[in-house]
Amino acid sequence: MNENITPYQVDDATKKEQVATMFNNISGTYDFLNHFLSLGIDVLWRKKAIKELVSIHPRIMLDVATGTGDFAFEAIKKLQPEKIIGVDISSGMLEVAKKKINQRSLNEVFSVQLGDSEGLHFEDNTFDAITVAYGVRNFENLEKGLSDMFRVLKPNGKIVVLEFSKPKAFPVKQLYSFYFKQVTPFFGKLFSKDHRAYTYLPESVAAFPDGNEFTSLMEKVGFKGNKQKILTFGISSIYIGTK
Ligand SMILES: C[S@@+](CC[C@H](N)C(=O)[O-])C[C@H]1O[C@@H](n2cnc3c(N)ncnc32)[C@H](O)[C@@H]1O
Repeated sequence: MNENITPYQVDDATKKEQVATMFNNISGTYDFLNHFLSLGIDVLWRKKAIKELVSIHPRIMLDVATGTGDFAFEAIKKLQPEKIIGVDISSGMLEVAKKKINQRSLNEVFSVQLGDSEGLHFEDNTFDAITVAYGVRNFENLEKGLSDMFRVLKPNGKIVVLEFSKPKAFPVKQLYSFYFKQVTPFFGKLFSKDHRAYTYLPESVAAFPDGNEFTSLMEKVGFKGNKQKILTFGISSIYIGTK
């Protein structure tokens, strides 16, 4: 089960506490390792996912699990919303996001705050669009997280989730497995301050209910017209739904 896969496998802290600690530990090297380990493809995946929102011209947006803000920055560039709020449980990741917001003079448009996807501090029906990139896999309670995002989305609003998925076809499946289980943890350990973070990564992807399982969960909490779009042989997927 997804919620049983935790970064440090200790009993005295919840998955949420462990995930927040892990991202606090790796916040300084997160952006570098993201681009390095994905060979820069993560930038293209983010662009493709944000494009899904072009047709609805969202004005007020929420970026859940915003981390260092890269998904929100892409949304600002492509969609020019009036306002985008980023929430995350890791203060360390948000500190990096704040620096980037200042450097890009985007304080008027983009603000970040500590917040948990499973108990968002917003009124019902607040946002035109909600985005989450590589966040849902880390939620302690995935259904609760999806359901609270559904609550704060406006009727007819759209959610776009970008997440790793599991390639199924030979030889991508085998190559990916080797890269993700051997290469990623090696460089992760070398460059980040947390030796578990990049071992937890493949474990959490393996345990995550991707594909139809995920769209079924979206449907269960109320999202309509749910679709999966597969990226790069299924290494990542975009999930889209409306309220
Ligand atoms: C892999 S990072 C993704 C960051 C960013 N969205 C990106 O695309 O680079 C995952 C983020 O999810 C956050 N996170 C995990 N569980 C969360 C929750 N329940 N509520 C809010 N953020 C959460 C973590 O703190 C971390 O910053």
